[in-house]
Amino acid sequence: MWHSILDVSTGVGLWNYEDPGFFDRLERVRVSGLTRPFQVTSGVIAALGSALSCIGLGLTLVTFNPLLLPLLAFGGLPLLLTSRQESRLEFRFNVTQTQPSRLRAYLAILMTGRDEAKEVRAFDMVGNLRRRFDAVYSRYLDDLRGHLKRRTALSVIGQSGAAIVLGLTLLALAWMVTGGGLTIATAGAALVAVRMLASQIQGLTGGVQAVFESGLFIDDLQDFLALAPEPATAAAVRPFEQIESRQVSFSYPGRRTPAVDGVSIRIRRGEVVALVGENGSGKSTLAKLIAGLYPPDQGAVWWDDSPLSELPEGTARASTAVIFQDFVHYAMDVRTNIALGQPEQPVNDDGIRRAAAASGVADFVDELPQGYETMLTRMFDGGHDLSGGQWQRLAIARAFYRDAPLVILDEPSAALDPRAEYDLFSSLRSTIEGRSALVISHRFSTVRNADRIYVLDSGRVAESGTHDELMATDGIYAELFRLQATAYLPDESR
Ligand SMILES: Nc1ncnc2c1ncn2[C@@H]1O[C@H](COP(=O)(O)OP(=O)(O)OP(=O)(O)O)[C@@H](O)[C@H]1O
Repeated sequence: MWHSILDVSTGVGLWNYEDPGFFDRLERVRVSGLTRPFQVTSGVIAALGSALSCIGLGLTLVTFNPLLLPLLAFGGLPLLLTSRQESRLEFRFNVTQTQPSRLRAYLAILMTGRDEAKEVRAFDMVGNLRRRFDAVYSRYLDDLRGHLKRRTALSVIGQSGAAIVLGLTLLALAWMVTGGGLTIATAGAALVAVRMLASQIQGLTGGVQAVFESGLFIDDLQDFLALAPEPATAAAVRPFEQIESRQVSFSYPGRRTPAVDGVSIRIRRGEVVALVGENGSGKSTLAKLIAGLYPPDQGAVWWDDSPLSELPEGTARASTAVIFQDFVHYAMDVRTNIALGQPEQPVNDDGIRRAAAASGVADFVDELPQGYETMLTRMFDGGHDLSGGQWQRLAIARAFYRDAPLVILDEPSAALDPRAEYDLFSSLRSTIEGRSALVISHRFSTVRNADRIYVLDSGRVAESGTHDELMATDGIYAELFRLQATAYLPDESR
């Protein structure tokens, strides 16, 4: 089950992760996927066992008096009807509670997570977070109380129906004895058989209910598993002469304004191209479209003469090394953190050292207790942590290590010290060795040497050109550049 669930969670398109409904289903199947198939199996076994016992006891009763059997058979009906209704209630309750329960888990992580611990303490947030957690939890308890009341009411109705039928059967038995239809000794034996049969009927309906209830969850699970794409054969790396986005547009689900709106840019082989623009102008989104992580709503990304949609699935991902602003800190050793850039290849130590040298990891790795073998985590025994800039260098090393013709670096120098930043960008061209780079940065000093700079504004390309051309245009780029540059000038010359 875990394999199937992970096949879906890792195989579906990234856009699924923009949809809270996807997380709800993932959460439900994580719980029900592992428990419900077992409950179906045990329900089927229980129902079969009880059904066999019912047949044996039923035959016995028929030999005493055939009238007794239909009475008892009806005894199962109320239970069966109400238990189906109970199962539906249980499923609906589960569905409506999935998101509140995820919220509870999230609030718990804020109060137990290592990354969150310092800010939670620094801002004294504990009281506030605890109140939120308690409020969500007490709402859940209220809902649970209501749900259990409804379930219990249904159960009482079903059990009462069964008890009435049992009572009627016993009355019928007494009537037969007084009417002379049964001897006292036979009636005694029949009484025992009736009691046993009634409890087997309960077992049968209980088994059927378990199967029915789990079936609802398993349907949900099947729907989720159906999202799994066909296992794709690993796409080959595809070198290019030119990548072009032609009039691409993309809107995030639920957003009215597009994040990227009719953008055309091009990146030739060996070029360093920069994207700049204010916060929220669409730079990271455009990078994701070019890396093939989202399909554009309109327009297309062309890889030489072919739009991405006509190339084998995964070509752009296989051919791109991308490091996002919020890259992952893998709680693994230094070597693995770099080698994950090429996860399906045997680790190439020369390549690791080259990437470490180009990204600045080599400057600090020897000071770590076990060098490249140092575990980078404080969560497990023997681990160490890095500074923010060192983590960033490691992420850049991962991108350089990947054998991809396009390297996308989204804010690669945000946490770098000035020397590391200078080293990174002054050697970027020689590091990428004929590959291309798309660099997103707010630091204009890092992009001024790019072959072409695209200035994004509200999801559109407002200007493009080299640094000198854009300065001559005296538009947004020139304004932002001057704003940053004046911060470095002495007060009297601003
Ligand atoms: N996952 C998301 N869901 C909905 N909207 C999003 C999402 N990610 C980004 N946006 C929106 O899309 C727009 C473009 O965001 P994007 O991250 O591409 O900007 P950016 O230029 O990279 O910004 P920054 O300089 O702050 O990194 C913004 O308005 C942002 O609010």
